[in-house]
Amino acid sequence: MSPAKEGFGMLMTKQQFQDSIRARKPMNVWFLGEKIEDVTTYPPLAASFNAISKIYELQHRPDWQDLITVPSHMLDERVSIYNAPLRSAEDANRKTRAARALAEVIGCCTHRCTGSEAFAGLGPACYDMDHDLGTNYFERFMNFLKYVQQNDLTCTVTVTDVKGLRTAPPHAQADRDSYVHVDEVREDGIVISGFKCNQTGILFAHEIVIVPTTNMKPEDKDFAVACAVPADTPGLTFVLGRTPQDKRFFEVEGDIEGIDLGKQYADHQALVYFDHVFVPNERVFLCGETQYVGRLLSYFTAVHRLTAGGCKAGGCSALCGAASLLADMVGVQKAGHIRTKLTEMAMTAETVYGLSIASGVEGFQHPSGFWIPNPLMSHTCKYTCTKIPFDAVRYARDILAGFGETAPSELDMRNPEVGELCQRAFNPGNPKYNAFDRLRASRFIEHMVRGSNWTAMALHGGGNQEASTVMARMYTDWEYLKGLVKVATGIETDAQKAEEFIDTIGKRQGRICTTLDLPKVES
Ligand SMILES: Cc1cc2nc3c(=O)[nH]c(=O)nc-3n(C[C@H](O)[C@H](O)[C@H](O)COP(=O)(O)OP(=O)(O)OC[C@H]3O[C@@H](n4cnc5c(N)ncnc54)[C@H](O)[C@@H]3O)c2cc1C
Repeated sequence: MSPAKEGFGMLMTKQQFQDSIRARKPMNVWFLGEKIEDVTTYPPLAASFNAISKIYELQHRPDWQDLITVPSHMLDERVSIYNAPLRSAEDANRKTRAARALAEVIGCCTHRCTGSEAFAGLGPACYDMDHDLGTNYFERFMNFLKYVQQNDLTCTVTVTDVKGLRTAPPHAQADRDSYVHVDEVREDGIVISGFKCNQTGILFAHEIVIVPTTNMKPEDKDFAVACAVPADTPGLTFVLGRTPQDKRFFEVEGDIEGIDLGKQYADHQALVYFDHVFVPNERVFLCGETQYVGRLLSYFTAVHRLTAGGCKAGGCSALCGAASLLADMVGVQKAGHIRTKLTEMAMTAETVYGLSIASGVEGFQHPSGFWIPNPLMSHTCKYTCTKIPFDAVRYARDILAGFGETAPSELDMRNPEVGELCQRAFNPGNPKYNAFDRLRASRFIEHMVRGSNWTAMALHGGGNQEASTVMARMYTDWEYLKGLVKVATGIETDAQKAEEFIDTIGKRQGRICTTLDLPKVES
């Protein structure tokens, strides 16, 4: 991977990014029973390629530069925020604002975010292992990160294993490939195999960063592995996941302006199989240290679930905008219940945005220099993202109305025989807009709520409701909560203890999170 970057510092332009993707080795990618020869020209992937290309384009615009690029703390250059560790509350807040702003432009995953969250988990976890075990993972990891920054690469995090029977741990699965695992440890590296699923943006990534999906016991040693492999490494098979509207891309033959697609940007998810893939030692960041997997996941999810609030806020803003536009078109914008619904949609965006910002502000600095968001707040943020955007979706569909949900296709609207009929029927009656405007806004909502994986992302991406709840339960200081009431009601009979407790409340500054220190390592 050596994109020509002369004249652009470390940051690739859109063209350089696209060239770098075209320059990858041939990959084994499948969809609808056929092998995809070129992912960059394949119609169902066009909107996804466009989305990530847009991010590379925006990083060169002066008005975006301070939002999505930062000075590297390792190199004397600006780098993408997605390749720079969070080192302060300000960095964390920038990530939230960038996630929201980019979601307002593209209305889908940025494709670059998850890699940065893998880095957010790996940096401190590698540091902890070196500190406790005398390994040299942190230096390896930082060298890899430097390489990523120097080449302005896109990395995706590959967390979710297919998992098989949920009640059985990795080592007890009938199919060992249900979790990615180490087949062989060699002097110069390791060999890994197994499945990962739901991988967003992976087909346009330069690097795949693999981390375990769940906490592990010593018997799961072979499954405790974190490492990075180039996406075009031999031995990888990808199968693109379906979306309800994927066949529409063939109708418009890759014309991503096609009205029936709803918008020009989308993301994709794929299943990936690693078949005895060799990973050299310098790219291995955890191998067998099962007791550090939980800690790695704690650091990772604290940042990943902060981002969810930023990008869901952006999506909700866009959805609210589309519903508002449609209300204007058909003349119901002043109806009391419509205004209430639209306002609630706007407040939904602010709620998840606010939680995301707050978890960055109330974070803490890890000794490695990485900034860890307040975990209780960031899990609360993701939990909220699994719920309230669905009210926004319901309101948008309410305002979209039945004819919006069942609108004719663009092809029928333009057909010489029935086009005029369809256009008359779909005309909103407002002289400022025509039937095609209404179709565009309607398809936008359709794309967000049932054409793409946007709602699936809100529900599952970054962990489902229960995953966030489990972590939030872990980080809630239950003894502290009970102590408040013991002191307030006199159940605590020792007056001195009660006064001391009141002083601890002042020190906590309103937090109920158990920890400003590090998650405990299981012995
Ligand atoms: C659109 C989309 C994009 C995504 N992008 C990515 C990505 O880029 N990278 C990535 O790595 N992953 C990605 N994911 C995966 C996502 O992180 C997972 O879907 C999520 O973590 C939940 O895992 P799961 O889907 O396997 O569900 P499961 O963990 O199997 O959960 C299914 C249900 O069973 C329950 N359950 C599971 N196990 C138990 C148990 N032992 N006891 C009781 N209840 C249980 C859960 O609470 C849940 O209700 C994406 C997912 C989606 C839908």
